Amino acid sequence: MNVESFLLAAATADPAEEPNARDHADCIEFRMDLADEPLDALDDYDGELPLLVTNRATWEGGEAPPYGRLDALSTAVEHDAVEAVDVELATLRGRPVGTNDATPADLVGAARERDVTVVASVHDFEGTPAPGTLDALLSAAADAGDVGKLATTAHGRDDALALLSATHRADARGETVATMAMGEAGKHTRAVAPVYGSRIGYAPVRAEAATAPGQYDLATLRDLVDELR
Ligand SMILES: O=C1C[C@@](O)(C(=O)O)C[C@@H](O)[C@@H]1O
Repeated sequence: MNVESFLLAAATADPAEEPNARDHADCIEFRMDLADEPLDALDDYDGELPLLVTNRATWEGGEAPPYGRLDALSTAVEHDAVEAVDVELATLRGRPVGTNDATPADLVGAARERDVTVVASVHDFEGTPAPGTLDALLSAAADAGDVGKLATTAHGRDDALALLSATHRADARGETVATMAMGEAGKHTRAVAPVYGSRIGYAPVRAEAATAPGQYDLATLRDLVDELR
């Protein structure tokens, strides 16, 4: 997946919804952890947009069962439509996975073999850490993957500004990052962060099925980002 310029990912638990996203999105984020039979849904996928697959762990805000989480992602990256895979930075750093599961190295190896982009992600559902921590997290994530993604929670303008400033610094260091502040106070960062270098934005295919707090609907985020960049 080409992350040289901004990509808008339409998030969904059902990739068959792709036709509803096609006019606005650049790719589909398939939240495998929110689907009943994610690998079957992948086999059936015949949409036009490429897929970014995510199988989010419960300890990072997702619903994936603890066993076989990385195995499922390793199988997913074999699909032709899959051009990017999201893996938590904590997983890449060695947080234990289930017994008999694929290792993070297996998964990254499978992704590399297929030229699938690795998005190393960090989510903070509590708040927005201090600037030094934001810098360290972004650098570590950008180093661990092809794109380092950081989603924090903003409780006020200062948090939103801190996230945008950290995005700007990471971009100035030459790091490829994707950032957003979750929550109402961070909502505008989803539109503004691309101005400061964020390469991926997320909005749900169906507005009522948001995958994170404070997301815009897809058409609105597309318009805002295109208007501001
Ligand atoms: O990590 C992200 C970013 C996100 O949490 C957001 O804040 O838009 C939405 C998730 O679907 C995605 O996996």
